[in-house]
Amino acid sequence: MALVEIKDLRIEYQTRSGNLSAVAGLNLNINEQESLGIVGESGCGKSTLGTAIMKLSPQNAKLTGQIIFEGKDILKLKSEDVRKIRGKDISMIFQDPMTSLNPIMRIRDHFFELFKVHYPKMTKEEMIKIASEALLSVGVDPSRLDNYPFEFSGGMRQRVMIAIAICLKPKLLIADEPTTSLDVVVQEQIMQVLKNLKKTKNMSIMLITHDMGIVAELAEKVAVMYAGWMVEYSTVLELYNKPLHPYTQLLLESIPNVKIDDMELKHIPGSLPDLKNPPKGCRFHPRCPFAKDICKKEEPPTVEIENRKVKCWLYGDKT
Ligand SMILES: Nc1ncnc2c1ncn2[C@@H]1O[C@H](COP(=O)(O)OP(=O)(O)OP(=O)(O)O)[C@@H](O)[C@H]1O
Repeated sequence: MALVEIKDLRIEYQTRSGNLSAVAGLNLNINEQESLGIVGESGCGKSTLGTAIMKLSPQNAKLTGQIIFEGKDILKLKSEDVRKIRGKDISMIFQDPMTSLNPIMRIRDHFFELFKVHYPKMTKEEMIKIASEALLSVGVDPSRLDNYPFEFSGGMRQRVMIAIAICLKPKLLIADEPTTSLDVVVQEQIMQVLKNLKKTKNMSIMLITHDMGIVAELAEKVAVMYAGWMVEYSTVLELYNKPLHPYTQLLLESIPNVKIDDMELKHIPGSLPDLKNPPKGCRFHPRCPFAKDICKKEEPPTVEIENRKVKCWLYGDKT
């Protein structure tokens, strides 16, 4: 069953030099207890989507469409109603935990602040119990509740962030590039933490990343974004076995091969279009090896093929 239903979501950033179309007509469901990877190059709109679900979009963002969570349209909720959901039913972790942790607050106070918002009557003992359990579940000793963020390494800080995000048992955890700022060994440890949580807690995870390898490790479903569009949606297995969209095919080719003689990262030729003035027709056509005439003129339809979705004229009717 769908936990979140995103319907025709459009997000434009108003800037001095014009409006930037960061998300352009997105339709997507996040199912209960399912992990969904959102992948695509930097600038394709992944974080814009994540912050919109949290209703944390910047002031210059103009949003239309619907983000329905448990029957309510988040975009229409008053801020006091959003506060009741944020941090409790929907939580988010970010690439750099230092930006989300207050450097002059002990770790326990980060937890306590959250508890006071959602459970004003909770006793101190209960608060410590829940915070300790959350820390333990991500492999941090509860004795560290008294420490300040700077007393932790990057990987440990990310664990603490995850503990704060999951301590009130959210139904949806949005993880925005949770391992990008960490070195490879610590990245793998954080992936293990997330995998563990996925097994033990009944929550959905929306994993935002530019790394297809990370998606393969954690997610069951994947949505590929390009220039504000969702160009492909499928199970991870099917996507890896048979990518449909030319952009996905190129993204998969960009994963470094484990064979020693083929370690070089392949680059997708060209760059993301200017989202203030996106190309006419298909937004990917200037980089697409299969672009035909129609691709330069008309927006491709989103075609459903056996529970998968692909937004490409190769699968549409017109030739
Ligand atoms: N507050 C803002 N004002 C104007 N433009 C913005 C703002 N925030 C993001 N953008 C632009 O919106 C587009 C989508 O950005 P977004 O951060 O969502 O992409 P992303 O796929 O998450 O990239 P990254 O992986 O680099 O975070 C980019 O062109 C970005 O420059």
